[in-house]
Amino acid sequence: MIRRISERASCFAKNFPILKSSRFHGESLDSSVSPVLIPGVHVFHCQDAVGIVAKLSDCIAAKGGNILGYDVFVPENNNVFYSRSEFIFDPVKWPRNQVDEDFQTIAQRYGALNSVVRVPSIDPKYKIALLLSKQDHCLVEMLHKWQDGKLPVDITCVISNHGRASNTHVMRFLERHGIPYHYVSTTKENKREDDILKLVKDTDFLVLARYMQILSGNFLKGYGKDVINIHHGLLPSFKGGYPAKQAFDAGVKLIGATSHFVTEELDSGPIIEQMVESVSHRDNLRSFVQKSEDLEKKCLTKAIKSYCELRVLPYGTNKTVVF
Ligand SMILES: Nc1nc2c(c(=O)[nH]1)N[C@@H](CN(C=O)c1ccc(C(=O)N[C@@H](CCC(=O)O)C(=O)O)cc1)CN2
Repeated sequence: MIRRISERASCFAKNFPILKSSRFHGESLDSSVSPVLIPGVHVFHCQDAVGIVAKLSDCIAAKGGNILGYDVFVPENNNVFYSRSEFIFDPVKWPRNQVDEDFQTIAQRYGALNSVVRVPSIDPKYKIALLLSKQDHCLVEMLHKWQDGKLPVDITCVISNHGRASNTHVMRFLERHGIPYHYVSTTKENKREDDILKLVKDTDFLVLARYMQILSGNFLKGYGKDVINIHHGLLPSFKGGYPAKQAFDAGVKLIGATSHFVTEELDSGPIIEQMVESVSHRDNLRSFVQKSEDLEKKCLTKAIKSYCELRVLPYGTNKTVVF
């Protein structure tokens, strides 16, 4: 589905400051008039070799594209190459499917482990489902950022193992925006994972916004796509439940929140984003919890935005590259 290029691209430019200065003309796609230049992103991961950057940048330049930003990471003592480029191009000169084909040719030449292109003004937004339990401060933050256009996703549904009264702010917001809320009650014996899998089968990734049920390996395998969690603690410290209390009891001077990919082992997946704040002897458990909650909702939305902007790449067995 191609929505108005000017509308979608200006939204994209808002989320990509580097593109604000791009020469963007909001007229029609007719190239006899001034060409419409739209933003694209490409990420690449392969074994390191000489000349990769030249090949990738030439691929863009050869079709009249203009690179506005380019990040490269080649770790020491590890023969791998990561890059992320932001560019603008004329989709009349360089049709969307040809962009994929041209980068795929280079990916095949280098045996790339990852090569993904995203053109937000053309490609469908990522479809996500949000899972939460009782607390909804993370959900509320995500809904507000989404409403402000700062989270380029389509929220297909919200799933919770807790019911919510229909006259609450969250429920009225969801109803106003046509986002279904599914109350899927769970017990220790029955986590209702098959029901959840049915509800999320058409999503691109899942977000656990304070979902207090541990997902089984079968669920993660059955879903087969990324699941992103927010932990209101500074992992790897204080895994599991009540991390703010764990931190308070430990007398820490820094508290934090961690957004990470969900793996079968609890709170042990590759970390995407962390945020911290100082605490002192003047703090009590209530202020620890409040500060943690403020951090976690910001940490989660930043992690989701980075993920949607193709800034997050798997690195090694349990790390990430975040451009
Ligand atoms: N497979 C995974 N599932 C989940 C992860 C994960 O990393 N891997 N993260 C959690 C979220 N979480 C911390 O961020 C967390 C969730 C649940 C618990 C916990 O002890 N749950 C109890 C039940 C608590 C309740 O019902 O209120 C339990 O399952 O026995 C600790 C940490 C989401 N899932």
